[in-house]
Amino acid sequence: MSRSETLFTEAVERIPGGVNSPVRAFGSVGETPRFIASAKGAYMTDADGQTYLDFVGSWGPMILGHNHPKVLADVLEACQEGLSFGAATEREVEMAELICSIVPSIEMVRMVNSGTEAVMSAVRAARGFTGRNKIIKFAGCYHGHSDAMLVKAGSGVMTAGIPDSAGVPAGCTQDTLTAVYNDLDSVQAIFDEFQGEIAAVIVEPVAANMGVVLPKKGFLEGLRKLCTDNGSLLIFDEVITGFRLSLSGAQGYFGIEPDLTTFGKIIGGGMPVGAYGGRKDVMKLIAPSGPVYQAGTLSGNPVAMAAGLAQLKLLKETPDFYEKLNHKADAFFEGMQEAVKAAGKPWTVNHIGSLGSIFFAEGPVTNYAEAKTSDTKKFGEYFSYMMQNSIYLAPSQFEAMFLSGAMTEEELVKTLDIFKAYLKQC
Ligand SMILES: Cc1ncc(COP(=O)(O)O)c(C=O)c1O
Ligand SMILES: N[C@H](C=O)CCC(=O)O
Repeated sequence: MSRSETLFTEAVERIPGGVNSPVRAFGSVGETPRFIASAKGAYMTDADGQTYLDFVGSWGPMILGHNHPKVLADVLEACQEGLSFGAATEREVEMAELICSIVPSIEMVRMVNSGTEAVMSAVRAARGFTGRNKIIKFAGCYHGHSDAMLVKAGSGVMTAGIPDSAGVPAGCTQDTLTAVYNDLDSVQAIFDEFQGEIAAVIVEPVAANMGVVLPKKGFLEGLRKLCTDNGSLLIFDEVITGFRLSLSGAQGYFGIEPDLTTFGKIIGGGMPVGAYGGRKDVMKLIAPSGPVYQAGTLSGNPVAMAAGLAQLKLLKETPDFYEKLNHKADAFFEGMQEAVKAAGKPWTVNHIGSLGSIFFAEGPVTNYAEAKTSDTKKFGEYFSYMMQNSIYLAPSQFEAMFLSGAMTEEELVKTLDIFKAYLKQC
């Protein structure tokens, strides 16, 4: 047995499913998860000493690659000063000011510990502000694992084919209404049915938890208008897209201002961090300045803030970082689509910026129903082939490929060659 197999055998005895987050289990691709020992730049090395070019990047945070020297140095410095104080620190003020200076729609921001917490808290703020209960989300969008959001969720829920989670009382989801991604009529119909009752619409501005699905032209603009017209708040869940599609996320990329935004992943530089923020009149309602309660023992943790600040400043200060990364990514994903076409396969590659997915379906793939038509058995074969050739991919059809700034054009061309070799033999 390999070391990863031995560790997994031990892990399943003590950790549910052998992992601390379901998508890591490699269940849907019929493999044993690789246990990772270390990572540097664009590569990860497993417990058996096998090194992989990493297209997961810890599910998004590692946009600069692993263990960037500046991020590491700032984290080590913060560790010397103390791991946690449970009290306000200068770094938190710096972080809040930096986020507000980068993302124009953010007038105030609160740090939390995960994307799940950020979403849960933003939804509570929207309900507190509007005095309404109902929320519209989209089938196939994943907003973390809080009870109210586990309705037609993407990511691991979709991978495992779990319709709705056990353990969530019906009362917790009765105010969660589900619309069809890219279908404004489906949103309008809900607004018509529940006039004056919708607190917020929450959306992944680019859906990346049913595979990558792009918003059609006019979709996000239409949501903005519907929310404004109905006195509801528009929440962009930018846990994946924030500081990835552009420095100011999807909202900067598409030029649309949500009322509230949730962040995670990149904002923590690899540490467990989330944040939510937006309009001052809404954020002022958060305790202790207002009546919407939200708290956290480790929120704004000094080590996590040091990592996040170092990463965000590098992103802000590196000339043309996004132009270069997105240019490399365009060439890579377009190369994949061309290779698929040249091989005479009808499959679809969706991509935007440094995010992309291949669907083993004819396409176009514009929503949850279409994403689900992908041949997941084929995905499993593709996944195994790439892993055998040292390309580490997300072990699920319904997750994204994340490119990092640490990847070179040569590495991406080499990956394309492996993909073409896969196409030849499949
Ligand atoms: C769009 C989106 N929102 C929220 C979450 C939840 O974040 P976390 O896993 O940090 O709780 C995730 C990922 O997990 C996500 O992709
Ligand atoms: N799709 C999820 C987040 O983006 C994957 C991370 C996880 O749930 O472990």
